[in-house]
Amino acid sequence: MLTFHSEETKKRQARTELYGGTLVPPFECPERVDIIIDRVRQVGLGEVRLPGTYGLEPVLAIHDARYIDFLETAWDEWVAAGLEGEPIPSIWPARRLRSDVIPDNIDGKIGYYALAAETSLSPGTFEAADTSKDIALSALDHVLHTGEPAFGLCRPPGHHAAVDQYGGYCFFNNAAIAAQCALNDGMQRVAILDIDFHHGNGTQDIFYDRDDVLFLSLHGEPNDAFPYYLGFADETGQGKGESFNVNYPLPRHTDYAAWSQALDQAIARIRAYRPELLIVSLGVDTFEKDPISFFKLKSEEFIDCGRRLKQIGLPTTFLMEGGYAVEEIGINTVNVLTGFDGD
Ligand SMILES: NCCCNCCCCCS
Ligand SMILES: [Zn+2]
Repeated sequence: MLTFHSEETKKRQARTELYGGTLVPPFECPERVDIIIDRVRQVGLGEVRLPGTYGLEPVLAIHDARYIDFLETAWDEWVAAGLEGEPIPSIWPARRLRSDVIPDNIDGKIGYYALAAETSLSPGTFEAADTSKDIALSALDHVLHTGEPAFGLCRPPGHHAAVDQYGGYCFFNNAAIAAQCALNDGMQRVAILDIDFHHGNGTQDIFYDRDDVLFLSLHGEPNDAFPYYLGFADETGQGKGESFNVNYPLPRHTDYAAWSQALDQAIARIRAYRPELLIVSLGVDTFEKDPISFFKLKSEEFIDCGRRLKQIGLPTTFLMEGGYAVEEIGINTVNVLTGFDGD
């Protein structure tokens, strides 16, 4: 399987993450990319290619233009305001505050666009997110033109990024941007399967009232897992999108036996939808040793996950999302891909 990778994805070097009330080194660290690409090369998964450059047009087809402008300028505005640390929100448009106003004050503006407080902004974040999107689109293009699968080693991840919100370590929704490009390229139906531990709230937000993208997510039940406020089973889409959003919330300590049953249900739903393309939001924070998650998948079980995805028989683009057990992230990620590849 072909891999798209770029060292530019390491340009995001945030120093802090708000975790348990203290500022810690971010779980979503640049080393994740090195460990995954080392494993790709170690097992001989296939050729590793640099991405092309696609510009901001595909991003603006999914995300709000003012949000993109904000991401591009927030750091400089924050520094110009004399604020010392890395930008994190101190206030949000919480219940009964207005969310139809976008403050000029950078402290207020951060809260308007941030869905969560753990994700610091930093110099280089925008460039890394732009490259991550290019990686996703390069992997997509390969699949569209050859029918062969491809892996986009995206970083930062994207599935928490909504139309005009960042958080959960995500800024541009790589999977959503890729799906829209596939539709622009003439496809009628695209399925996005999110197997990251966390609900893909951003991807759901983007396609919730559409029937040309089927979004399915297996994740920690929102009552007990980030992002908490989306990802319930009763969220099934709206308007034209009714029945084209499918959530599979699962409880703490879910093991592969239970998780794979949900996966099989999702696969059956995908088959029934008859998409021309499958995009997999590939997070491996379902791993038993993940530091911020609570499923119990074992490394070798990721191979079977890949095998089950292969049996769907669709052109498939894998895009990297989460996974924070950094030492094993290479093995776990590449196990899905070798399982799919069939060796
Ligand atoms: N106490 C856990 C806080 C988790 N905060 C963000 C998690 C983002 C995962 C991205 S895949
Ligand atoms: Zn995750």
